[in-house]
Amino acid sequence: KEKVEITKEQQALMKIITDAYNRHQIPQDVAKKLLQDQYSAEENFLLLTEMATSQVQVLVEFTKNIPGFLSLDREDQIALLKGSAVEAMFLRSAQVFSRKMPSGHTEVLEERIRKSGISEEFITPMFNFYKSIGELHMVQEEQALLTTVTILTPDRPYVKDQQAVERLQETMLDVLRKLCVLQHPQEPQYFARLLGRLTELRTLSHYHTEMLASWRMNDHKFTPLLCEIWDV
Ligand SMILES: CCOC(=O)[C@H]1CN(C(=O)c2ccc(F)c(F)c2)CC(C)(C)c2c1[nH]c1ccccc21
Repeated sequence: KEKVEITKEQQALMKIITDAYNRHQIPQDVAKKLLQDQYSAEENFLLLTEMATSQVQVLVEFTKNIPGFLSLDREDQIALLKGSAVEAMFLRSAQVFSRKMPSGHTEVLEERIRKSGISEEFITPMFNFYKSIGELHMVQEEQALLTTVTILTPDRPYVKDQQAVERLQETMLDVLRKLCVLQHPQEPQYFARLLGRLTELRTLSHYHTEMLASWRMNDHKFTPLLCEIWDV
């Protein structure tokens, strides 16, 4: 049985990414606001767009801390951000949603999200994804690295130097693989399960594009940053 060992450099890399990931949390107050009072669907939607807008800002700040990201071609940096924003939002949503909340809060939150004008056909796959992420009981290092791996996906639209992105992503995948083996020794397939979630994430982001179309129809307003990043 080969001895899996995280090297000093990989340890340092993981610390930089995890610290950045924890530093750049979206303000919990938006989720709290959603929990506090009973709002109309419009007010829920507004809160969610506020949450999404701040998450994009957080994502940009977090990405700057990924070692090697800022040495990529500038336009490729934008293409990676734009291409991963929705997936990163759902990953973060899943983490917020599956966080231990006082009993009954998760149900209230789920209810509020259901009452924000999202059609039922998207709600089910979305909550299934949240549950499947929750079941993984990821440690924060795994959450940070999984988001990093998602951002560093080489085959996003308009990425010119895919090899450069691939090299970076492979570096992160190697650390994540070792971490999974060390964190979940009794589950040799854990790393594979984690990567399987990234496939589910892509499906969700396709649903999201359709969701946006239905919101546009009921003339829902988005912030300029969301219009930019969500192509609405
Ligand atoms: C981390 C940033 O995430 C978001 O901003 C998501 C939040 N989403 C959640 O399910 C969710 C998870 C946990 C919570 F605590 C919570 F409050 C919401 C998903 C979605 C409903 C699809 C959405 C978001 N923003 C929007 C803006 C407009 C329309 C729809 C959304």
